Amino acid sequence: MERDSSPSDQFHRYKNLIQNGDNPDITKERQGASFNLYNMQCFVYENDHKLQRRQEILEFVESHREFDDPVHPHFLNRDEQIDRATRKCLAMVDNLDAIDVTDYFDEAPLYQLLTIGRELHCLSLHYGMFLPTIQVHTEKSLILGPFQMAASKAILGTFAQTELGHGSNLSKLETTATYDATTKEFVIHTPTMSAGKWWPGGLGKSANYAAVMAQLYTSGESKGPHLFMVQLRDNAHAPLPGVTVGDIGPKLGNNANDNGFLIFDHYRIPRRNMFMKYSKVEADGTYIPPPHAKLGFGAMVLVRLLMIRDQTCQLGAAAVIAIRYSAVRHSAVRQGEINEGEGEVQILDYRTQQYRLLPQLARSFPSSQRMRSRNSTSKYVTKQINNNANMELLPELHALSSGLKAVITWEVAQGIEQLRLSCGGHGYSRASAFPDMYAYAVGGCTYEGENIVMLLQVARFLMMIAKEVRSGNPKLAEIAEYIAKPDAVTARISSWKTCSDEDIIHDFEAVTRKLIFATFDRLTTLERTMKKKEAWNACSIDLCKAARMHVKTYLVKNFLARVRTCEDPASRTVMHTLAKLYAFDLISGGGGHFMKGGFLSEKQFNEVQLGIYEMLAAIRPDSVALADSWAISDLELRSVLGRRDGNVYPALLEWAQQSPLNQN
Ligand SMILES: Cc1cc2nc3c(=O)[nH]c(=O)nc-3n(C[C@H](O)[C@H](O)[C@H](O)COP(=O)(O)OP(=O)(O)OC[C@H]3O[C@@H](n4cnc5c(N)ncnc54)[C@H](O)[C@@H]3O)c2cc1C
Repeated sequence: MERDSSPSDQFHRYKNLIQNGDNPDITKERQGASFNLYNMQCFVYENDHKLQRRQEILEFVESHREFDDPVHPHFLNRDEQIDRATRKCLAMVDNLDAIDVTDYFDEAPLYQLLTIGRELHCLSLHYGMFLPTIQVHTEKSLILGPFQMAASKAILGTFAQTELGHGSNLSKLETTATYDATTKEFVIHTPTMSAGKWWPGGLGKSANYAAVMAQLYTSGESKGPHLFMVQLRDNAHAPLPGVTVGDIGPKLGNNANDNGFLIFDHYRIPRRNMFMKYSKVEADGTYIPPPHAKLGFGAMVLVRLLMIRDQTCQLGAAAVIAIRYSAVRHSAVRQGEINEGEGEVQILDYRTQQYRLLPQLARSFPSSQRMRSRNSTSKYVTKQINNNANMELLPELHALSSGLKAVITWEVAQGIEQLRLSCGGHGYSRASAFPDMYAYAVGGCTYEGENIVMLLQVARFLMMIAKEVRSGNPKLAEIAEYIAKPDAVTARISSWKTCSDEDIIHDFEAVTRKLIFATFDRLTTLERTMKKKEAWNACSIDLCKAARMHVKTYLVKNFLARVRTCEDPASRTVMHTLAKLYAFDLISGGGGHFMKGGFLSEKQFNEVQLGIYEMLAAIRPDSVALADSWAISDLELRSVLGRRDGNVYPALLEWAQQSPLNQN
């Protein structure tokens, strides 16, 4: 499709949001915005091209009948949900020409949301983990075959790591891969009940291959967990002899995905099926270790960054729903109308409602935007690692991706629930989309690294830095430079209108630094009387707190920096207030850390609180337009409460009428 970004086209797209027949409340909100929506959308999506592509992909999906839903997915049972998602998934991958498949951060996730919705499906793991595993872990000379087979769907794979008895503790996985030099095969085996693989997506019914993590034994010695390419099902899709496989049953969400279990009984695979890019087993059983222990982390970093971006967009969508609904919903309970005689107010006018909505909206912006630049860093690092060239950036990026993953998935899940509650009873209906959003998002707190375990990894990085700083010989990467700055005794924060970005950053850095060193000192004191691991465990709550603050400081700094790049003054003003609201809300929530030792005075804390109330009032007139700046179509949103036109009540009735209970 030809692109046209002339001013008239831009205006047309802006006007499209306001149409005849819309709920008058939502139209009034849009007309009252203090900024030009198109300019703001360009800022949010970084350029007009991305906006244009969103529109083109939407039009493509809407014009293809195979993406239609004859029955609303909410009214399907699990079998039907799996059938629907599989049908759509195949249609989606048959039409991949519609998107730039290398744009994992924007086009690919948008396309999936539009075609299938918020569901992991039978190919999620194939594309999300199996293909990247082949790319990262297969020797260059051998990659073409498996990659082409996987890319063309001649084989469908999953990633099988977690077992019934072990998830986070990789070193204790029990599945074994024992090399038999006489036949030049590995024998994959499940020696105990707890060694059964449990959870891999797409395993229950769909995948015929898996990348299996198993303890390698060769020449009678254990070499730790390694990855193996294992065929599970034959050409007729029946499990091969020695393989027992099935679905693990319904879960809190993602029920269109057949997460499965897998048990091996002395199942043999050829030697070449070990992923041998980094470590190797020679034909005679000789083991060759990887040149660097952290090789292979690049794929994990990229997958986490993708996940963070996806999750943040979920929070953005939830905020869009709750804000639009709050603009059309009216209420006045007991205390009566705010202005006598003017009727019930839009619930968006209640300060308590603004307090529920706007900090969540603010939260949805910084992480989604930073992910794009982190994507390029991650690609750079992966390239360096793959060329065995430069490992220096890896600990920083690994710690950052682990920390962002833990903080953001938690905030997204909590935020969605808060936004659901803000919509009263209708938020509880699946028509709102909140229940499905929450179920989808909260899974992210566990998979790809359980959140607490992730925070403790960040803490390990921070403790290493603290030790280096104390020893006077720090080698600090960009993200950790502030840890070596001199201590600050008092906070600089003041009224939201007068305090500068530098003041805010100064205070966040100072508080985080203090927290890191206080934890480091406690840890080293405990280590004098305890074993290292015991001391670590005793300190672990503080370690997690320090890790969280480190990530939040990073997010605040980046949000403020990103706002400075906004070229449109009106958009920049609103975004700047939103960024300050984000920072002030974090200070208010973490008041204990900020007030410790009198760093933040009571007067300053009161200014922070008052600032939040004033910023809520300042942002209120722009809230619907800010929600619109996410440029999310109704098809992508899939929510009766968040529809563009605001006509919620007739749509709710229409939705309910599709219930099978109403068919006879
Ligand atoms: C929706 C979903 C999809 C999934 N998909 C896949 C998949 O495709 N493939 C796959 O292999 N797996 C998959 N998993 C499994 C997932 O990766 C694991 O559940 C996850 O790694 C956590 O492991 P666990 O369940 O064994 O929990 P555990 O590790 O047993 O954790 C349980 C609790 O113990 C705590 N804990 C554990 N270790 C420590 C520690 N060292 N210090 C402090 N606290 C600790 C944790 O914080 C947590 O509170 C999926 C899980 C879900 C929910």
